Amino acid sequence: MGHRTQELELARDHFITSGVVAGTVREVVGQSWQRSTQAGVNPELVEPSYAAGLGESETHLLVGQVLASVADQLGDEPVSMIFADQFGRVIHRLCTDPALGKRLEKVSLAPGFTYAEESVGTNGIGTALLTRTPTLIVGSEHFTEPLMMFACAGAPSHHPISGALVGVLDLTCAAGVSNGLLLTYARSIAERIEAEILAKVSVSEMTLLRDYLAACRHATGPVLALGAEVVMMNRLTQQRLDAADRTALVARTGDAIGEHSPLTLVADLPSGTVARLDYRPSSVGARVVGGVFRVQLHEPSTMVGGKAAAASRPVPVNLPGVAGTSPEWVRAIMQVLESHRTNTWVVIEGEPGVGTFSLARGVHLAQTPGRHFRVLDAAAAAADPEGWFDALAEELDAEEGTLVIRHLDLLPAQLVEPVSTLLVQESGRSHSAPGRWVVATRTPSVRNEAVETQIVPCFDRTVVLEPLRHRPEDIRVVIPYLLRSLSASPGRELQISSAALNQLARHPWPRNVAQLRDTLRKIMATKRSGTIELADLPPECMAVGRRSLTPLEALERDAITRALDDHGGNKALAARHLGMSRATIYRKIRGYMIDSRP
Ligand SMILES: Nc1ncnc2c1ncn2[C@@H]1O[C@H](COP(=O)(O)OP(=O)(O)OP(=O)(O)O)[C@@H](O)[C@H]1O
Repeated sequence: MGHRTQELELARDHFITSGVVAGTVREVVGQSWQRSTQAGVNPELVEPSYAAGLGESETHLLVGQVLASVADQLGDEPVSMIFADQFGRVIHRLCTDPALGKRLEKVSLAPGFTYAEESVGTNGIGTALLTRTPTLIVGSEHFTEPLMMFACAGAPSHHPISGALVGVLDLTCAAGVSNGLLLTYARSIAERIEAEILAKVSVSEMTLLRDYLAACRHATGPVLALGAEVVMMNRLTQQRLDAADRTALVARTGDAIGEHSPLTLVADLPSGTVARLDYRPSSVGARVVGGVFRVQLHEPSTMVGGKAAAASRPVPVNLPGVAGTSPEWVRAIMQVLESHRTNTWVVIEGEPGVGTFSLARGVHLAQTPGRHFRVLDAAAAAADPEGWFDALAEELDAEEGTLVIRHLDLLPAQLVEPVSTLLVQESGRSHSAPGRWVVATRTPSVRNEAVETQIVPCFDRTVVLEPLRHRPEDIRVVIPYLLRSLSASPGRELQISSAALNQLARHPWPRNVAQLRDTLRKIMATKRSGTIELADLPPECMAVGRRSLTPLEALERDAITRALDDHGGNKALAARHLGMSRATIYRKIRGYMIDSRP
């Protein structure tokens, strides 16, 4: 017995009796011994738990094939090759040496048994799984006595797409014959497993991954993707939601999986946050292989009727031409300012008339007022596609200033491909030109699939502007602002009574600020001075009930409005899309006073 081995054995004895790690024990081993003690592992015995009836997954079958092909190279070496899943349960064991096989049987290092660290203490399988690093455990470094006769080298394998731990490849031999190559060899087999999984990654998983990454690029909130074997979630999901909320969210996604058309779901999460999930199926041909969910979170504090969260309120910023103080509005401003500052291309998304264009113009005027400002409206492209394209090409050629492409979703189909190619070419050049900023605005309800997949990805990020009805605080600020700016005689503008202001703040404003502005204009046409009272409001503004909607109701109303928009106002189709009966949607349209006219 070598000097080093003896020393280690003494250190192990000392630890077992005193609980203190002393001597030349590797740190990874010392820490693992401590965890083993805390887990209550008996150092005298090996008693792994047994999980009967383990089903073999596709991945496990694949690993089995890799091991069989490598086994030839091992020849008659007295080494056993073992694969355990991510929980440490032994799935495969290959061993050609009968004596070694017998010894492994004695310690139940066999399929079905769990070699997790908390089950059998420090060992190559469990410790590699826990530390997620290739780990060699030799002789007395093992926590339990019966394992001391072995050397085990464990190397973790990860799924090449989801990054999830698939399991650990372990090579075990007698402690006396081990050498440093054991771990190197285990690592190369683990890598081979990863390569085989990658080669076999199906078209379905690649499709789902592509759709998921595309959604993440423009996500301002959590994004989840679910396939038959994988769940993916972006960093925002981890950051914004705790474990209980995440679990509830994933559970709710199950209600959409397999559906062939987009759907909107609402989930009440344990923390009180309400989540709106927009599902889009991922398909290969006609087969749905999974789906991607974009999630919008409505925390209780920022919702209609909720209490204001004073502590986390962002500081208001004033921009020329627009007003607002709500946290949602200020956050959107900050994000767009940041994109201007960093010279990155941004898509501003919002319902019609919500102020996407005004926000871009406000940021331009605040930051670079003297510079060139050009607007190209995609709604005008159909009349003269070539002229519009040339104007875009010329504009993108400019060295500085701001370009706003409005109503992106209205781009005619024949321009999608050429515009996409042009944007890809220009984006690289523009990013290196400080003072050059490109913005696009779009409306979620218009939904142009080709624009979504080919044009939006040319931009670096998306900022979402919440509908005005989700920002009642802004309605109260925007009304006096509009009264001032629409007034013919500055300083003598109309005032508004608080009763009238309250009534207008409760109106849903489906066409947002543009509609509010038109309503005020209408009132001003007949009333030129004094104070706007309740009696001065047009009848459609008086129809709204006294009560504010609850957060869930507000989301439901939005989902219905959107479904109606998506289906050209067809109530039966919208009901089907939302999984409601026809009678229910009629009742709700009446109840929420949804105006299905444009
Ligand atoms: N926060 C705001 N404060 C004051 N006025 C606003 C605000 N947001 C929008 N407006 C006004 O509302 C009207 C509509 O705004 P804007 O044209 O920016 O909307 P949009 O989102 O680009 O709409 P669309 O996509 O329908 O063209 C404009 O008259 C604008 O000045």
